[in-house]
Amino acid sequence: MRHVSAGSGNRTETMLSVSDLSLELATYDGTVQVLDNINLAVGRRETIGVVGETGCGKSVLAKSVLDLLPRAIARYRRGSIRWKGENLLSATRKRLRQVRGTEIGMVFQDPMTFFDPLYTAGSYMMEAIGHRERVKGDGGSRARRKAEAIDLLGRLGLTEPDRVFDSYPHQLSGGMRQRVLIAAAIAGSPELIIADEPTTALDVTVQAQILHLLKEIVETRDTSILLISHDLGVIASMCERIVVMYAGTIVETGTKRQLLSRPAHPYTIGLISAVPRLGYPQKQVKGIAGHIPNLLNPPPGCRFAPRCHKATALCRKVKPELATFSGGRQVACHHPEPFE
Ligand SMILES: Nc1ncnc2c1ncn2[C@@H]1O[C@H](COP(=O)(O)OP(=O)(O)OP(=O)(O)O)[C@@H](O)[C@H]1O
Ligand code: NI
Repeated sequence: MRHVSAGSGNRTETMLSVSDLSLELATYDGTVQVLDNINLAVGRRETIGVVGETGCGKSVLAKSVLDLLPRAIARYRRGSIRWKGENLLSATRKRLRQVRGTEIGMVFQDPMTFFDPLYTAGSYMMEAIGHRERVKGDGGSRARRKAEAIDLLGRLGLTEPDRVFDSYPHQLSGGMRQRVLIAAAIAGSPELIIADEPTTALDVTVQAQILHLLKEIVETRDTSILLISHDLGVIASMCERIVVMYAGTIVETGTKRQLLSRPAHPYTIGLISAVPRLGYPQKQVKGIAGHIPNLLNPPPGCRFAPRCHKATALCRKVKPELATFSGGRQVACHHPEPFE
């Protein structure tokens, strides 16, 4: 079957391209099939969104790009993850460390996994800026680096950036840590930022401020963003192209317009109708009943079938392929809503 990834298509240069990525995690309970045949691409200066409810594999996908999952549990990776053509799945640890920070910046969902309690927020910022200067040869004085760091912390809505600069992680609130992490990622001036729930821990005003700053960065620097969130509202406000994930699979992709006005997959419809302000005129469906299947033993056919009001015997038996339609939309469903 021909695989066309969600993302840039032919419009722009492809920066990141994930092809047929499958990944299993070895847990105490057994092998969990977390990612199943994931395909997506991020173009230059593109912000692409990945949305799906909790446990669907978004963070595992984000971490697998730079091989940040614990080696002991991440097993059986198949497929490829190409960064500007280079397959990161076969890259050395050393090469991955090089890529991380200056070429690809990560904003983790849980900032505490990133911070070492012995280092101040400022030291992370200084390291990121210093690293960038070494790579790009735009070195300045320590005072200039510090001024840049404090300016960036201020632009992320931290009211006392000087104090935050000198603080240790445990002296900062969760929301503050999250913003330091975002600032450190931006400071490295990477070509791609993978932002995993960057604003989920923050209140709405700060959230808007940060999303605005991320937009500005895409416009003014040569940066792409892979934005991950369970919040379709956030994704829709930021991304032209959206990938909908369900239980480790991609169920639908398309432009914001395609997905929000004519969603095809029953799961996408459920997601949209759960966010009233998106205004999808579907009256019967309100949210999605039930929960994500146990990935230790995923359903044999469509992984969404157990929760789907349209599921038939076919859905319970045969896994639907992600098929590509006009306008680049992709849907993996035996009984999609009419959308063309
Ligand atoms: N370190 C780990 N050990 C065992 N299982 C894990 C680990 N990390 C993730 N998983 C499992 O992988 C699946 C996907 O988790 P993941 O964190 O990627 O979901 P998510 O979509 O990011 O959810 P959320 O919206 O809550 O962040 C879950 O079933 C989770 O239990
Ligand atoms: Ni997550």
